[in-house]
Amino acid sequence: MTDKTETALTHGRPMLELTNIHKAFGGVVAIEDFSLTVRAGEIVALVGDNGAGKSTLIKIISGVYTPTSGSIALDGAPVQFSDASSARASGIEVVYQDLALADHQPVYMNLFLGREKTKPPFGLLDRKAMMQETQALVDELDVRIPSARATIKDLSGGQRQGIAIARATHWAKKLVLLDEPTAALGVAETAKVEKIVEALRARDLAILIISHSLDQVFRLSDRICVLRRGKQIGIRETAKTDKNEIVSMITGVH
Ligand SMILES: Nc1ncnc2c1ncn2[C@@H]1O[C@H](COP(=O)(O)OP(=O)(O)OP(=O)(O)O)[C@@H](O)[C@H]1O
Repeated sequence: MTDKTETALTHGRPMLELTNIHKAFGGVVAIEDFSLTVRAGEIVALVGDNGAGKSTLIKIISGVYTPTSGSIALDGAPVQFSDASSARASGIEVVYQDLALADHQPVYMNLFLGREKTKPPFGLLDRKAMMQETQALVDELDVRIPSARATIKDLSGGQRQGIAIARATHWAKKLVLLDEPTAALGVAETAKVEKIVEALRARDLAILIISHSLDQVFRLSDRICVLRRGKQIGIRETAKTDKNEIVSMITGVH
């Protein structure tokens, strides 16, 4: 299904193109004929009630699940991921609501978790380079932390989520998927994390965000894509719709 609004965009090149994606788990159809293009510099929100298929879609894009049928293109080239690490290697990063950070490690080690920088001749950790890169990144995204050396467990929920998003941004060359990034946060922390997400726009990445908060969706997104029981109900430009329309698309009640 292609919505008219898909062609009326002024953003960058198509970064993620999903075409006729279908996913069934045995007899349960989780996603039915889903098509969406997300462009560089664009934030698209994926909304729908519990069980609508949002997480399944994120898992398909990030290589956790293989679609039953349909195709995915990334930055113009067809891709088929065998697992999450092959999606990561292609430039896709996911931030989940439950943070995947190492609590007892400093911020800079978290940023490079599993991809640490080393220096010759002995392959020792290049802590200085990692700290400098971390500092530059948190400064750029305005993630306010005491220092790149701070231990994760000493940071607030908002700061930690800021680090998780900064890490995703650092490694994602093409696409960042945000799965309820502020679900566990209070109002002030949510506002800070939203500012960080806003700052990602300037990095020419495509961003797909799942959020149950329609206020947040309206604050952040350029377009809103609605799913209901695995079906794609429609895509709207955020500036040209309102909450009432989106709620009735989500619930099917007019
Ligand atoms: N691994 C699985 N095996 C079988 N059915 C599944 C599996 N994962 C998801 N489903 C089913 O697919 C449908 C979509 O679920 P999904 O978790 O993607 O929805 P969601 O929109 O992310 O919901 P929520 O907002 O509650 O997280 C549901 O009917 C769910 O029961």
